[in-house]
Amino acid sequence: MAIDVSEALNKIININTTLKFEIIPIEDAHGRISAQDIIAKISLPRFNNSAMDGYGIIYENKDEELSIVDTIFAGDDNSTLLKDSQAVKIMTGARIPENCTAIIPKEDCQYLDNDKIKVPNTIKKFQHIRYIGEDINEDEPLINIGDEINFSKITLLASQGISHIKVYKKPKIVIFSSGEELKLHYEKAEDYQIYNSNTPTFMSRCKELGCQVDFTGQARDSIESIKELVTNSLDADLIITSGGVSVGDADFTKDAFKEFDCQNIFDGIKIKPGKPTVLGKIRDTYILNLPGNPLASALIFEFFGKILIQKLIGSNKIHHNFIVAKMGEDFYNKKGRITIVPGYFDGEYFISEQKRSPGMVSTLSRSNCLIVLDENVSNIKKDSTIKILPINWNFFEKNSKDFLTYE
Ligand SMILES: Nc1nc2c(c(=O)[nH]1)N[C@H]1C(S)=C(S)[C@@H](COP(=O)(O)OP(=O)(O)OC[C@H]3O[C@@H](n4cnc5c(N)ncnc54)[C@H](O)[C@@H]3O)O[C@H]1N2
Ligand code: MOO
Repeated sequence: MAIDVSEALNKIININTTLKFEIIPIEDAHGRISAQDIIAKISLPRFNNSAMDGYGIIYENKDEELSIVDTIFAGDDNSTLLKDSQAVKIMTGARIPENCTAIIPKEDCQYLDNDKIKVPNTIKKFQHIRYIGEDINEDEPLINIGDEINFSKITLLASQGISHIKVYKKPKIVIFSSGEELKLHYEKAEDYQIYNSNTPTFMSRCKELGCQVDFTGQARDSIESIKELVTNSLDADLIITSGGVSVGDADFTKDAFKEFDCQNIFDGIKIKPGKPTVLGKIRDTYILNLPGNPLASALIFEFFGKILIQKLIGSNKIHHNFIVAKMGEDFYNKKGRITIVPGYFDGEYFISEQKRSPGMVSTLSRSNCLIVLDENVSNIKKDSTIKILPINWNFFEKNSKDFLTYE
């Protein structure tokens, strides 16, 4: 019995996961999920320092002629204290004297014949001083369990002198397809056969999403063949298969799963396309059986499979987010079932993809997002507010756009 979309999402969100971890150098941690909370051990800046190459003074001396008593470089362990009418020459990043209350950039100073300097009387107290802890305070949380490590998190770790981080191990995903008609893309396909495009699709997508991926082969249309591939894959966290899930005479995946005492999580979702999707669990391995139709399986993967992967990688972000956008056309949808519509968002408007039959392979190559329409929605007027779910964003455009001017 097919279940509601929200129920299917809830079941995925509530699956049990046993996450394993490993400790790796931070340079290799990009894209991994942190298995530890990290608290700042040192404040940043670590000491009050100069933001400019110039001169450090006591602010109240700003109207006097100042003699230069020392030069302080970044990295110096200097303990000079300023006296009245004195300045220190100081470099960007150098620790300032304890009683220094303003830095004057060197280009703003006037150099006098007597080797003294005058500073502009417009200076402000505390100018160009970077104070201890203004960036990060000691004991401030920096990274939480479940956060994805990206370049900016690596900045945090490195700035704290942290060399290694505990991350969750990549989940192991095994992918296979079933169908006698399928040929692998590097094999010769007769004109009555088709290339297996689903397997490479999900292999690359799962790798992109942070999984370790194996391909175990193609099942023939028999229970035995599917059983063999499943048996060989039961050390995986998740098996993703496509095809053979419907009611045709050559659809055997569900029968094969039954022979393993597969625990049924759901069997069918009230969604279009991709209704026959199955999620189960055999021993400790989840098994997601997507429909064979390439677009249907890819859309279901984007909407449900990705959330499952978020769980398996240990992410603390397990819900879809969206961007509010405008509909770029008058849109008609047949009511009755929640519908996933792929399309292109240009930064302002969403235009649905015209060619979107479940069996197509070309659709997502032109799309960068989805909208998900409620079963009661039939007409969406141009310029209406909609919510788009990004597919995989590196948000660039072919044509140059003006990002500076606001209306
Ligand atoms: N009588 C009914 N027929 C169908 C129903 C139904 O409710 N009653 N549902 C339809 C829907 S909806 C879908 S979706 C498909 C799902 O079928 P299967 O998951 O069993 O998939 P197959 O029959 O094996 O294949 C469907 C289609 O996809 C092509 N395919 C399969 N695997 C791949 C692959 N790895 N790469 C590329 N293309 C693949 C396959 O050749 C078929 O054309 O069932 C409908 N039928
Ligand atoms: O659900 Mo099927 O995926 O409509 O083609």
